[in-house]
Amino acid sequence: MCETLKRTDDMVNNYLKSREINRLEKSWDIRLSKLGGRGIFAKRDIYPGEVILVDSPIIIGPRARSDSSEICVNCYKRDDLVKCSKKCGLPVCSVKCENSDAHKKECRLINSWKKEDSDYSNVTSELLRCLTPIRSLFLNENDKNLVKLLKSHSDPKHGFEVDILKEKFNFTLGENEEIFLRFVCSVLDANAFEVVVGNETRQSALRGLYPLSSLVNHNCSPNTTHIFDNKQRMIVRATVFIAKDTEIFHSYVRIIWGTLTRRYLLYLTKHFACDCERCRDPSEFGGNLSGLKCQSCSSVALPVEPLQLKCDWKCTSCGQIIPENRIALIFSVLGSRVQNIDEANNVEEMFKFLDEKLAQLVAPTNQIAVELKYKLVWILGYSPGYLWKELSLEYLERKEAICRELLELLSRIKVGQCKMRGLLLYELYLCQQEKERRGLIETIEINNNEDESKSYNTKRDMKNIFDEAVDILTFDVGAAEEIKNNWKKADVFDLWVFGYGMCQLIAFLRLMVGIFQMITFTLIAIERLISILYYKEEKKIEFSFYLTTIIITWVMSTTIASLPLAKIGNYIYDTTCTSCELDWKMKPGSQTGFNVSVLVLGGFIPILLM
Ligand SMILES: C[S@@+](CC[C@H](N)C(=O)[O-])C[C@H]1O[C@@H](n2cnc3c(N)ncnc32)[C@H](O)[C@@H]1O
Repeated sequence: MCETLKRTDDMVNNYLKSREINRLEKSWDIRLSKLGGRGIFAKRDIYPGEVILVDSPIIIGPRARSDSSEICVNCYKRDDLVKCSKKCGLPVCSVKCENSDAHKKECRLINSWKKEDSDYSNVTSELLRCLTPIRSLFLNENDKNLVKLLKSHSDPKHGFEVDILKEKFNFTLGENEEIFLRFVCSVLDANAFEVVVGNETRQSALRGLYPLSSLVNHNCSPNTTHIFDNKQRMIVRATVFIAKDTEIFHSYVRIIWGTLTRRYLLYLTKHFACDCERCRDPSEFGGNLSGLKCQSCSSVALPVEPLQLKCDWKCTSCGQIIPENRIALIFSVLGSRVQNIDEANNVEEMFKFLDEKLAQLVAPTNQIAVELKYKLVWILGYSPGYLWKELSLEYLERKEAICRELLELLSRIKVGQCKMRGLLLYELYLCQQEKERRGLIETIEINNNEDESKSYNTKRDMKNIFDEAVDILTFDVGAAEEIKNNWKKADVFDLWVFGYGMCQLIAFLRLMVGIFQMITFTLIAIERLISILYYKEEKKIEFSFYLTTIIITWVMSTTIASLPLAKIGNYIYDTTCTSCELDWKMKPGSQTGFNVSVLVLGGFIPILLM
């Protein structure tokens, strides 16, 4: 490992230790990425759903967007806000929050910057935009050094928060303070995450800098998803199988955006041109998020050169070309229509636009249609006039159909068990539950070979849908109460206390002894059988027979139980964290193969022979 990587690794590890979040087995490494700079890589095979890392914010606070709603600067609630009585201009929700140590510090600092005893109560929202970088001034030296190691953008537009502080508030900042603040702003722009706090019904969004997660590069089909727990910790989990030495990726943009939008925003905000496999594929693995409807043959037209900002679209069936200038016109007209409909929040209008205008012009999975459908998922069942019990059967069925359609799209774009999948599965489950309440649920068994969306349509599958949603959304602070009540663990650090190595050893011994016993019983049964069948003949079983069978028993049980240690198969903690055993979830093919072989060789065959 080169010197800089080693330094980053040491500092990140010390940081995790200082926040007491280094208790997970370390399944990742910091290495040089071929995308440029550092990246995080899998140190071993990682299975879908596994928690890869937990990170804690080194700086957290309000977002920099001018349209963000006001929040209490201490507990981040949005209700009962008043201005701090010390006239710093920041909102708090109670005397307790005003008197908290964290707020007192920043209140004092802001008041020390003022030129005269001015009151900033009427410019609170501007001040809130600048608060997160201001908080970096309270970091200790180690934390400041860690922030200095993170990626920063050199573009002068980063650091507008400092300009606001100087120009709007006339604050007097020290020279070093200003340089550091500007640097922190550019680090935040390059690395910060939107953090969700609050519960299912009342959430706020913050801006948090997570040092370890800041080293994770972007891919438009990411292999991880992240959620935030009630301590604002970020929990990063694998969404798909990640083979050893593979780079670990987040998506910095919404996964349901089309290539043009994703690449444009990545370029604008993160200053790189993504050329991942999904970006290079005009159909985005068959997701057709950029697809337009060909006006000649009604098939799908896709971009000819998806990595170009401007290019023609071509019909995949008849080859008809839609020129680039027409594409720009279609998107700008549709975009502004969607915005108007969005603001009106009118369900009838939304469906009309989807069924009439969009159906004529774009593919059903075009980004514009998909965003509108996703929005409808959160209106139907939740907005006044459309609450679950008030929903017409037509709207209930449409919501269900949309959930299935979007789930199918997520599978196509290879994003595995991402958070959006968890949310959609739960909404699908709620649709089924409402239909069941109305006595409408179908109980027929549906052939599993039929397409994925249909296989959800049985009563039996409701439980599977719910269980998968619970699995994906475990630890998410914003998850519905019903989901929270079904988490198997209360906290991500409810771990097998004896560590990863001990887990492997215990699971190895359990499997070895299990197989050993089954084979031994089989041999004893065979030996008894021979003795009974040939009791009249003075035929003796040779000593070598016993010796050979004992050796075979040891070798076979030890070999089979060793395979997961060599990563053919896998041993993991069980869900209650009281024991370790084979991973029976059987997700990747190799795991299924291994588990089935164990059952056959160590179970069925010995029992049959007995
Ligand atoms: C959050 S940082 C990721 C870690 C960064 N590589 C480092 O060394 O600190 C984001 C920056 O990494 C680079 N990056 C991330 N994903 C990339 C990708 N897919 N292609 C090219 N550059 C990427 C860009 O410079 C981006 O602004």
